[in-house]
Amino acid sequence: MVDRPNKPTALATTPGLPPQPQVNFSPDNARVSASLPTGESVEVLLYGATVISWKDRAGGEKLWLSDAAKLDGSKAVRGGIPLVFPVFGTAPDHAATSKLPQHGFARNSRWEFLGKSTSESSPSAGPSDASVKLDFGLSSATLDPQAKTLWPYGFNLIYSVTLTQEGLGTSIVITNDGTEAFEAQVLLHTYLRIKDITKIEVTGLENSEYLDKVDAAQAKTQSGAVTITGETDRVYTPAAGPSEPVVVRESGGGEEIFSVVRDSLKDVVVWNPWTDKAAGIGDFEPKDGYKNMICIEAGSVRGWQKLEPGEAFEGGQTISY
Ligand SMILES: O=P(O)(O)OC[C@H]1O[C@@H](O)[C@H](O)[C@@H](O)[C@@H]1O
Repeated sequence: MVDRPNKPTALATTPGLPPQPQVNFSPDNARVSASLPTGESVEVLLYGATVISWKDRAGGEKLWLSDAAKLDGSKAVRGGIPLVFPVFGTAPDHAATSKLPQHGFARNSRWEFLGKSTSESSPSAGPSDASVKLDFGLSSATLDPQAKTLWPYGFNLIYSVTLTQEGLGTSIVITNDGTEAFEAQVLLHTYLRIKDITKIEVTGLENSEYLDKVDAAQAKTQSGAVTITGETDRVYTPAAGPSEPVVVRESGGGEEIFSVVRDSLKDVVVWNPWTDKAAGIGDFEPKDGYKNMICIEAGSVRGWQKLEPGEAFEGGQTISY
């Protein structure tokens, strides 16, 4: 049954228990938000199941969202965490996905809220162990008919967004519940908010092979930390493997700002549009906003994940700070 609370969940005030996580729907049912008793919060738009806000306990926003982002379901959201499925970019040579728009249909589809699960504060541990998980679903049964004609496979997606005091987890289970095999790519297109792009570096990608999309998709090898000094659009397959964190940190091996640990997602896209590209993206505002964001996108986008009928693939990321 779809759990759609319009008011804070009841346990928030149960006598004898410390305050509990809360889950709320916006009055128009377009978004769901959750918060922990310690103050951390997350907000997800049902359109695209796009995480549009993630705040720490002091109310500090961790994600970059364009001032011109459309949040009314007319366009994929510019910022937050749009979900890319079943194709990364466009794939003119891959017949099954060649008709789909850039980055597929998941970020342009209205998802269903499937429910929440909370790990509640205990009287002994206080609020420190509280967490909340929100689940969203999209399937061939609920997909818009037009998208269905472009990609006519039987599928089921369950996307989970988990808020803890340590960070944010987003994970997806892709199931082939049709009668024909399909091939898909998936990517968590995360726009991380930073103070100054010229004062950060990304570690964890040393010695990794990458495709440089701003240099004719040439294959290159990363030497040292990644610094951003111009338009950057790279698809890394980290040599260290998914469980080794990719870290955004202060330049020169300084303090960690974000750490991204992946689960079964072998690739990482690093994207920053810099000046000219940002100027040409209509919904990218302010135009110098590229200084305050870096996309670290965990995914499986080089090659294809093939799923036979009945098979499932699960992948995700945990971002901590
Ligand atoms: O403008 P979009 O469709 O949201 O894509 C933004 C960027 O997304 C990145 O994942 C791609 O590597 C870039 O090539 C692309 O420009």
